[in-house]
Amino acid sequence: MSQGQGNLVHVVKNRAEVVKKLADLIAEVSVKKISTSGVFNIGVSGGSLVGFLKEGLPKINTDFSKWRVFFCDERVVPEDSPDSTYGQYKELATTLKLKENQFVTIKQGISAEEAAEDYGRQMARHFPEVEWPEFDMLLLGMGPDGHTCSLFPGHKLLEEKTKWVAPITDSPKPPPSRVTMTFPVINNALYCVFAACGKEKADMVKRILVDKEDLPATRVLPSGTLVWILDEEAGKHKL
Ligand SMILES: O=C(O)[C@H](O)[C@@H](O)[C@H](O)[C@H](O)COP(=O)(O)O
Repeated sequence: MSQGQGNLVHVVKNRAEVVKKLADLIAEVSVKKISTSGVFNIGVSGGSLVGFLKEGLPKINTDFSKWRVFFCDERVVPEDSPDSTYGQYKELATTLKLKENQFVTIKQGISAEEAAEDYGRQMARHFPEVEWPEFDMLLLGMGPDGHTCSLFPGHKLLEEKTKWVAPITDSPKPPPSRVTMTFPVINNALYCVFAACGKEKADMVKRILVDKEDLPATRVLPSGTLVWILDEEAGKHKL
């Protein structure tokens, strides 16, 4: 495990250990935060992270009833669509006994632009009178092109400096219409945590963590703590 300026990179043996390391970190941070403030504000992503959490979260001890779950990004599709990230979390919500009102979800049946504005207003109701919301933890994925959330390489959204949540309608990763947290929000979090497995991620992980290439995931440098949890295949380039 190497430590940057408060950045932690854990390379563990395999996927099962990634799941456990991620779950243990979430347990530690959530228990501490709930003990001090009575609520744990977490942002989740889609993709392989959903599977990691489905395996890991049912095994941890934390008061899930005190969790408030936001989406780092969400696809602008009906909740019952297989493309809906919230839809992918519903099964886990049942397992963890998370109530529907513990999720802050995007409004249905409106455009990406309207959904982004509405989501920003919803967020502001949970984080009143602040310039930027301070999430306790954001769980992020890293795409094969180095994207994270729905912030893609070369996209103008990478430069968004005022909106909390922005729309995208030309996502190179289908579906095209999404809403996404912006970097000022992401980088204001107390913890940003990436979890990635598999050899297909190794080169991109190297470009981000070793070469420090200017890619969306490289721009995740929270004022809090940045944690990468990788299996040996994804972290094989001597991090
Ligand atoms: O909804 C989404 O598409 C995700 O939020 C996206 O940002 C994901 O985290 C990455 O694409 C990594 O996905 P994998 O972990 O499945 O490669």
